[in-house]
Amino acid sequence: MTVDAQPIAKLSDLSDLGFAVVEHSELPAELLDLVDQVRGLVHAVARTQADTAVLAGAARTVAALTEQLGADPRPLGTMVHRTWPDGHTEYGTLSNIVAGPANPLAPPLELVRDGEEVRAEVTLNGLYEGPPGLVHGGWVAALLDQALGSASSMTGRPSLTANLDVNYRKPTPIGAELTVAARITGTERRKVFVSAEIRHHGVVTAEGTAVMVQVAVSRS
Ligand SMILES: CCCCC/C=C\C/C=C\C/C=C\C/C=C\CCCC(=O)SCCNC(=O)CCNC(=O)[C@H](O)C(C)(C)COP(=O)(O)OP(=O)(O)OC[C@H]1O[C@@H](n2cnc3c(N)ncnc32)[C@H](O)[C@@H]1OP(=O)(O)O
Repeated sequence: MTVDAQPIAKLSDLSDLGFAVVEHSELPAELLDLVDQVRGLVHAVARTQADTAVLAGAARTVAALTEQLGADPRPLGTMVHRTWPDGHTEYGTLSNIVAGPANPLAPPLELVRDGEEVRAEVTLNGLYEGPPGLVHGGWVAALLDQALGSASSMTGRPSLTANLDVNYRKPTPIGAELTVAARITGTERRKVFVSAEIRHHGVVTAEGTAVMVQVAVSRS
């Protein structure tokens, strides 16, 4: 492992760079509850066998809610800034598809630092199904990518995935607790090398490595 001087500045205040930023602690509990309820709704829709009258009524109700909730949207690219109990802070995208706290399509994934690693426990419901009873391979890669990106952000500098390599070792089950963990394995100039795996009952179902490249942040 080599560690060279980094030309990319550490992330400071993204609002100074023109990003819309919301504090995680200021997200209303009602929003987080709504996100969770909509997650349940989407799962129910994907599996419903209700009769046509119920389906038609539900569609009208949802259309009315969509109009109400869509009236004053936050700008695309809104960031959420979070301060963890150990004092470290991080930015993420509020509607990130894999871990955004305001995105009902994201599984309830909270990657927390644990020493030199980031780690999360997550159970994916049937919305993430690929083969019967198994997590879709694209979502396995997405979970790994998110964890790898989160590990890379421990440098304090923003980075993007340049290369992602995934090995699917065992089927990853739906409806079962999974552990996702990632860490930095090396840095070289702007490159951050990271590795991650998903475990079920301690058995690795998938593992990934990535080259993340640190980038200068600007809002254009
Ligand atoms: C730009 C806006 C950024 C905004 C970020 C703002 C805030 C961030 C805050 C919070 C985010 C926190 C967490 C996010 C968590 C998870 C997100 C999941 C991750 C993603 O979802 S992310 C989206 C998918 N991702 C992309 O959308 C990237 C598209 N792509 C590019 O934007 C460029 O391609 C880039 C930037 C990657 C490189 O471009 P570049 O011009 O900056 O760098 P350049 O080419 O000079 O390479 C420099 C060194 O990297 C080596 N290198 C380059 N490419 C390589 C490859 N493929 N494999 C191996 N090594 C590679 C070279 O060989 C050289 O190495 P060497 O130093 O040895 O010469």
